[in-house]
Amino acid sequence: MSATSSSPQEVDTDDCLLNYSYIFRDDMLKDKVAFITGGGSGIGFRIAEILMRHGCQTVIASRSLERVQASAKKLSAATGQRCLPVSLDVRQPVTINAAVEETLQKFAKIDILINGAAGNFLCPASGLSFNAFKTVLEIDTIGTFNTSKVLYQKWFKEHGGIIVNITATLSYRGQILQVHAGSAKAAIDAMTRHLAAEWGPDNIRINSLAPGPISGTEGFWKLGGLTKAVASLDKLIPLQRVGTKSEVAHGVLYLVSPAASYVTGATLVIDGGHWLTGANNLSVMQALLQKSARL
Ligand SMILES: CC/C=C\C/C=C\C/C=C\C/C=C\C/C=C\C/C=C\C=C\C(=O)SCCNC(=O)CCNC(=O)[C@H](O)C(C)(C)COP(=O)(O)OP(=O)(O)OC[C@H]1O[C@@H](n2cnc3c(N)ncnc32)[C@H](O)[C@@H]1OP(=O)(O)O
Ligand SMILES: NC(=O)C1=CN([C@@H]2O[C@H](COP(=O)(O)OP(=O)(O)OC[C@H]3O[C@@H](n4cnc5c(N)ncnc54)[C@H](OP(=O)(O)O)[C@@H]3O)[C@@H](O)[C@H]2O)C=CC1
Repeated sequence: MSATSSSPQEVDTDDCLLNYSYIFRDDMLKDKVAFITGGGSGIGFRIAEILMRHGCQTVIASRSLERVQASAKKLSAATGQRCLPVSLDVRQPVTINAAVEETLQKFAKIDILINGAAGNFLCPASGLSFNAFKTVLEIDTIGTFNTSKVLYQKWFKEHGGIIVNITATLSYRGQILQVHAGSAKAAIDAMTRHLAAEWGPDNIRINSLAPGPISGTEGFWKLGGLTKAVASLDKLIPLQRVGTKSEVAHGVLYLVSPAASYVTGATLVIDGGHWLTGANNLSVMQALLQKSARL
């Protein structure tokens, strides 16, 4: 396998990898505890798995208790690490408080927070209801603030910590049909810098990771990733392919590792160069829009 542009072996469903080759030391996160919103599916599931493969214990949190319970079983079975499933809605601080209390009772600490919970769909601004725009901002942006603030108050302020916010490149070129998600994620990137400045003296590092199109995810399917219209997407990407969940998870692994000990307030883009060349391809977007406003 070439180290430059071939993807590692990937599994497209919410299941663990069949084979895993270590790039980093396998005990790098031994005895650490990570709290991962959106950890029961897609990119969040793979982040949980790869952190656990490096010795980390995890809490995976989202609205659907059934989903996080099923995922936690798979993650623990594959990695031998503890994984606590908890239900919360990042729009409701009271539910985050309860989940963090439960985590501290069970694990006695939290070292890492991954803010991965998000919602998205393709929709032109003209067709977007006021409530639709508000809903995405509430889940992505306000949800990231709510969770970060609860963790800060309950643990990080006294003990330090590491936060990684999962964002997107959508705002860099003003991606059409994405004013809601692009605005939400751009605000999170701003939040990353504000909180890095404010909480750095408390020994808290905060960074964003912005993935491009990632196969085997809800985001990819919802944004038309499997339609004929985007069959040519690969050719629009400098590295000539979409990314994998493991590639995003390895970016997170770097950001939470000692290798990133002096990195804070940054955004790490993992997109094969997609935003440079692939955004706003009008023929692709037109075909997607004609197919359905509710992909
Ligand atoms: C750069 C590429 C960009 C574009 C594509 C270009 C080319 C395509 C090629 C490849 C695509 C591949 C990859 C793209 C690359 C990058 C992607 C970047 C970012 C991805 C971000 C993501 O977040 S992906 C995560 C996806 N996962 C989810 O969305 C799961 C969680 N989602 C949900 O729970 C719901 O979908 C929700 C977000 C709507 C929230 O649910 P809920 O709180 O229950 O809210 P509702 O009550 O159901 O709805 C609230 C209002 O929203 C309106 N709504 C809902 N769905 C739609 C829709 N599809 N279209 C328009 N409006 C919608 C709903 O009607 C409500 O409004 P009212 O006014 O009616 O009350
Ligand atoms: N897929 C892609 O190509 C890209 C994805 N991203 C980002 O990566 C992350 C993961 O996306 P992806 O794997 O595609 O999608 P998923 O739908 O698998 O992940 C989103 C997660 O958020 C959870 N969630 C949604 N709303 C809430 C809420 N109100 N409270 C708590 N949890 C919630 C969902 O679980 P539940 O429904 O149980 O609540 C789900 O587990 C997101 O931040 C997304 O914006 C960024 C760029 C590209």
